[in-house]
Amino acid sequence: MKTLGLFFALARPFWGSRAGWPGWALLALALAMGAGLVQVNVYINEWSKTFYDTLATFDGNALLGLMGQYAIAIGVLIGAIVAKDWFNKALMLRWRQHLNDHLLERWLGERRYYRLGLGGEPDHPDQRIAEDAYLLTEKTVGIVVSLFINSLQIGAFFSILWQLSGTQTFTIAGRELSIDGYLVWAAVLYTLVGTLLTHWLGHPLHGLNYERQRSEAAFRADLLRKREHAEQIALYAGEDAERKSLERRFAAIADNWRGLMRRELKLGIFTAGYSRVSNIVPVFIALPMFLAKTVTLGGLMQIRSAFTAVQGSLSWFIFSYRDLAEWSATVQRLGQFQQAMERLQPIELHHGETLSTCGLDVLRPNGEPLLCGLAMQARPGEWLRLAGASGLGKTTLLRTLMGLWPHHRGSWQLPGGRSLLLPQKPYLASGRLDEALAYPAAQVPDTLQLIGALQDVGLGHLAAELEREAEWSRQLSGGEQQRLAMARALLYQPDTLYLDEATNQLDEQAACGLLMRLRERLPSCTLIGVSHQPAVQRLFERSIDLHACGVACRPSAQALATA
Ligand SMILES: Nc1ncnc2c1ncn2[C@@H]1O[C@H](COP(=O)(O)OP(=O)(O)OP(=O)(O)O)[C@@H](O)[C@H]1O
Repeated sequence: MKTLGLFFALARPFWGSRAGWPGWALLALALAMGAGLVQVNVYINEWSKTFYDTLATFDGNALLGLMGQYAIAIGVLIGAIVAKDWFNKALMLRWRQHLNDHLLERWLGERRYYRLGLGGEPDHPDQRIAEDAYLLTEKTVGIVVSLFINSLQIGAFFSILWQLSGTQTFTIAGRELSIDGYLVWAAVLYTLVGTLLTHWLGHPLHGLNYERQRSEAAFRADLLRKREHAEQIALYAGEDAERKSLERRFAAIADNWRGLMRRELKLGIFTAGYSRVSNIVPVFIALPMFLAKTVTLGGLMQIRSAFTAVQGSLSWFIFSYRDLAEWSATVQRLGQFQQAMERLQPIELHHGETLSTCGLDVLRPNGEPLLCGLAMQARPGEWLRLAGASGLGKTTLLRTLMGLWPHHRGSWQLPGGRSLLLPQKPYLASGRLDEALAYPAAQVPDTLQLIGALQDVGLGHLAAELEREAEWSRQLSGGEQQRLAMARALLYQPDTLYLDEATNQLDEQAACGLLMRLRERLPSCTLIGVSHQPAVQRLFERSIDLHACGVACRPSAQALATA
């Protein structure tokens, strides 16, 4: 029930909106093809009776005609199967596109991609968006369409089998017993026993599949991290440690795989045996009727194919068990992801004329205070430095002001207009240099502006490379990357700029040169900065020493200090 609730919450945005209309149309077409398939199967069932009865009469011409009819029926069957698969895939694509947009919008909105990571839950959003969304759409469409076809098939062949059964009389312990439609009851009973056994053997597959998706994602993410930090790892010559961590991750995959193999072996032995035995069981069940000469050989063959159709459709659950287990694990992973995103409260940032805080406390995730009772104000256009020892909480304070850090008390107000924060390690996506320069703006300014900004920050030699695609975070030195980040600020022209040790990879002279250029180009920009470089510190008009706020959180330390 919980899985179904999660599933509906995931499906509603597409199926319950206008965007879902073409999806409904494609689903209707896929189901119509499925209905056509059942129709052809019913036709072939009737055909088989005529064919085997004609076989018994040795009428070659009639047999030839029947073979022609069979060829046409098979042609229609192939057409229906191919069209059904096509509509299924087109539907999957539409739904996946919508689900992808929906998940990305949620994940990127309200900075959830960052805030979710702070809580440590849920794991591997990348895998949930990429693979689980794909599996959800593929499995759901496959399961719904096959369930529909099998239900229709049960309806169609039930009545055929019921008619073929007639009323059978059995003598049990000297008493006569008449049963209507006994072949139908036999099919139901046979399948019920099979279904219960399948569930008993296969139910641990749900947990194993959930774990498989998790461990595969962890392994992939670990590999990706190695690639991202290849240079640092190579400089440390950390291959042994890396191999160990990858081996550990892979061992989890192998363990899980062995569990899946064992479980699927048990299930496989049963389902393979069940499907083989199912071919002959109807003949055994209908044998008394054949021996009593109440059905012909053609009738026996028709019973066999109708029984197989009913039992096969009733066994849908047995043969779809693996898919259902994978589907429910996928629904759970995506559902949890969606719920975790919904649980995050929207960020409410208050804007005013100036940046100011009022009795602001910044806490660690465990609730322990880092900075207490911070009251500060920055005048428009002012250069204000946040001073304090390493580890005091300067970066965390900036995160709090930006609305990224949920652990705080008190209030603050941000200045209106555009703002930009340059961290000590700039983010450089791989791609074209001009796009990296324009970031976070999605629109790239004209080339002259880009070249001007590059020259301003001392990267004029890169002007010819603006259109080149590269992994810039590997090709540029730490200092060059910080220069590039400054060029971004010049292009973005923020009203408020936050610098979190944004020049610490440069020598002091170069750092001061860059900041002077910034003041020249953005004279009215308010600058809130953190820097441990004395020469850079002197460029700020005013400093706020956060040390006192740190001490205020530790009354005993304060008491000691005053003693
Ligand atoms: N995501 C996090 N989870 C738990 N603790 C954190 C997290 N981020 C920061 N901290 C802790 O908060 C404290 C303050 O860190 P912060 O980075 O804000 O210090 P800082 O003053 O900017 O230091 P530095 O000058 O060295 O950059 C540190 O003890 C750090 O371990």
